[in-house]
Amino acid sequence: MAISVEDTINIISQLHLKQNFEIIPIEDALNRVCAQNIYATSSLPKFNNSAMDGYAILYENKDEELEVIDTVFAGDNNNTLLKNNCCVKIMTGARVPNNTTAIIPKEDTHKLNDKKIKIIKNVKKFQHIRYIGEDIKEDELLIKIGENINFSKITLLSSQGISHIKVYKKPKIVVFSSGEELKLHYEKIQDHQIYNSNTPTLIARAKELGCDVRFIGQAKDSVDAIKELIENSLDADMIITSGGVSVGDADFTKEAFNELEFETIFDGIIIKPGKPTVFGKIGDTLILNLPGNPLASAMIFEMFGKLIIQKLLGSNEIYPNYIETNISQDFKNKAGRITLLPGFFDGESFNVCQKRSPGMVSTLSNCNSMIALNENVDFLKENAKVKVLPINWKFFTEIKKDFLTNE
Ligand SMILES: Nc1nc2c(c(=O)[nH]1)N[C@H]1C(S)=C(S)[C@@H](COP(=O)(O)OP(=O)(O)OC[C@H]3O[C@@H](n4cnc5c(N)ncnc54)[C@H](O)[C@@H]3O)O[C@H]1N2
Ligand code: MOO
Repeated sequence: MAISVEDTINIISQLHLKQNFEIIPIEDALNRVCAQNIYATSSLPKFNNSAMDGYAILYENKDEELEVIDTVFAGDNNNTLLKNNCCVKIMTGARVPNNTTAIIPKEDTHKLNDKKIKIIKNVKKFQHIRYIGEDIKEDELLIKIGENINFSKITLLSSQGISHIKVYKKPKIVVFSSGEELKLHYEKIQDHQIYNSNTPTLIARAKELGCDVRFIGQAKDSVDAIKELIENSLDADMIITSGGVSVGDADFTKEAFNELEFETIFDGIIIKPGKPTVFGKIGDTLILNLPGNPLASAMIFEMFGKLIIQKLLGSNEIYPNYIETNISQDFKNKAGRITLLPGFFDGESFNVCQKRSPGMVSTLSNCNSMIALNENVDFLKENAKVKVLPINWKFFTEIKKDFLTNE
């Protein structure tokens, strides 16, 4: 029996999955999920240092003529201390003499002779000193188990001299479709046949999301042919199929799975499109049977398949997040089931895509997000509030926009 969207999300979020790990160099860790808590090995800055090229002084000497007694460069291991009415010439990043109470930028001084300077601007106590630990404190938690390693985590790791980390293994995913009418894009087709666009789509998306994806061809519409593909894939963490889940005479996918001790987790989701989605497992391999209709399969994958993958990746971010905005036009909806609507969020409002029948293939290439309307919504007035679920974000546009915040 079909279950609610709420139950679907709860079931997925509560899946207990075996999580294997490996230790890899940080250069290879981009887009992987961290499998250990990582703590700072040392404070940053490691020592008080100068934020400017200039002079280290004692604040109380700011109005005096100062004698330059030493020069310190970044990387010098210098222990000079400041004396009364003296200063030390210092470069950005260099360790400041221990008793320094202000740094004076070079341009705020006047050179009296080779050995003497005078400060010509106001000075604030402790200005331009970068203090030990103000960025990172030794032993501070830097990266938590379940966090994604992106470029900014690479910053943290490399700044700490951490060369290797423990990450979860990439989930192994197998994708195939069934349907006698389908041929793969590199095959010749006849007039009564169509190209299988779901398999390459799902392979691409699962790869984008950080999975190790295997292509094993395509099943003919016979129980035995589908069984062969399934049996060949039971070492994977998840098998994703599309098509053959409905009630048609040639829908053998369900039958094939059932002959292989398929345990149903749910059979149908009360949602539009994509109701005939089946989820289950054979042993430890999860099985997601998506509907054949291309848009339905892609949207269900975006809504729920992605959550399953977040779980398989070991991520601690497993719930959909949204951006609130307004709908750009009045919108009429057939109430009854939660409805997924693909569209385009242009940064100011959400525009529902007009071409969006479940069987279409072109829709998502013109979309960057979707909204989910509750089952009782039959009308949304222009400017009504909506919650946008991003599909794929690099948030750029073809039109140059003014992105500056004023006031
Ligand atoms: N009598 C009923 N008929 C249908 C129902 C229903 O409830 N009662 N549900 C409809 C809905 S909704 C959907 S969704 C589809 C689901 O059908 P299947 O998952 O069994 O998919 P197929 O019948 O195999 O194919 C549907 C459609 O999609 C095309 N397709 C399939 N696989 C691919 C692929 N890999 N790449 C591109 N296109 C694909 C296929 O040619 C069909 O046009 O059932 C409805 N019918
Ligand atoms: O629900 Mo079907 O999944 O509309 O195309």
